[in-house]
Amino acid sequence: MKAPPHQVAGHQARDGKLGPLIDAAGHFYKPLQGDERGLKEAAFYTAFSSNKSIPDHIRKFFPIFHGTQLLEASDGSGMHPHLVLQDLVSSRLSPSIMDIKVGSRTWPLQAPEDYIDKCLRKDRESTSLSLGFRISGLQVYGSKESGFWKPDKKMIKRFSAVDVRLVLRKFVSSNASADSGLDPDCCFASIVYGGSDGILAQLLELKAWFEEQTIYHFYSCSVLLIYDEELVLEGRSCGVEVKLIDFAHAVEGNGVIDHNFLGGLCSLIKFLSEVLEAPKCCTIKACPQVEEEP
Ligand SMILES: O=P(O)(O)O[C@@H]1[C@@H](OP(=O)(O)O)[C@H](OP(=O)(O)O)[C@H](O)[C@H](OP(=O)(O)O)[C@H]1OP(=O)(O)O
Ligand SMILES: Nc1ncnc2c1ncn2[C@@H]1O[C@H](COP(=O)(O)OP(=O)(O)O)[C@@H](O)[C@H]1O
Repeated sequence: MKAPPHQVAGHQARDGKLGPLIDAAGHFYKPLQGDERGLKEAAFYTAFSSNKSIPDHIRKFFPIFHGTQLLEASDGSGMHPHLVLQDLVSSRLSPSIMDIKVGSRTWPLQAPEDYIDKCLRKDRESTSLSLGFRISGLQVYGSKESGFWKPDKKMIKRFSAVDVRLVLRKFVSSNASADSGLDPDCCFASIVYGGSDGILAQLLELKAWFEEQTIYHFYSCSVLLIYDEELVLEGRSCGVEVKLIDFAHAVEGNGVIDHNFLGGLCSLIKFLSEVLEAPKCCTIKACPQVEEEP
């Protein structure tokens, strides 16, 4: 068991803190949070897994759930219940990952007052309220030499709408790095965001479901965008994935559309479409876009 090397947001198993662990068999163990949040997330996964009305083409967006298990906690506090989930990045060498919390409101009505106050403040201070989503964390693979660009949490929390636009471009660029003052080349935009298997196509598939589904309201849930530069450079879009994670605040929809999540999703789709519409031409040889140029 070890801490996940590619975790980009959330509580982390570092400095004696409670956080997720992974094993070599492709499992991601998320500790149940001490209050009712952990139990709620476990209840969500249990109900979702056996819900026959979820179509298969939608189920694939969720990590596979293998139940709960008592494990030695990462903070040394002894045995602790963990959700056993599919590790979404175990098969990847150097994944670029972005965690985007969707919805302008990140709290359900039923939440305690002090929790709502805290979330409201974060929603106002971030782009959640203004854009309908916020970036919670990311890493972008550069090269063997430069490794990953992984901005720290403090920097991410300060992202404005302008920063978000830039980061969505950097996420699909070959020249994204900490101190790069370069204009992002958006080298991988057409294959990662575009195409029939790309992120936009997958988000549109999700959106179509959200336009109808009234079973759940996904407050504070994230979409995880994942791709592997090495696969993309080979011209393979098969490694481009969208997944939904973090269901600690998912509640029953009671026959009502999840307008909050749907609105955030539409906004995110618009932002990604804009990157695709105006990518900057790339000049590196291995870039799939180069061949498309006359
Ligand atoms: O503790 P913080 O300030 O890091 O907040 C956590 C959030 O990090 P953020 O500051 O928004 O990047 C964190 O957000 P991310 O997963 O990082 O997007 C969660 O919202 C977490 O709450 P919960 O486990 O979903 O109930 C939040 O944890 P709690 O403070 O609610 O335990
Ligand atoms: N099933 C998974 N497989 C791989 N990584 C995951 C998985 N679930 C979460 N992560 C990673 O952990 C981070 C935090 O997950 P999340 O469920 O939001 O935790 P928290 O409730 O602590 O915020 C995500 O940003 C992602 O990097």
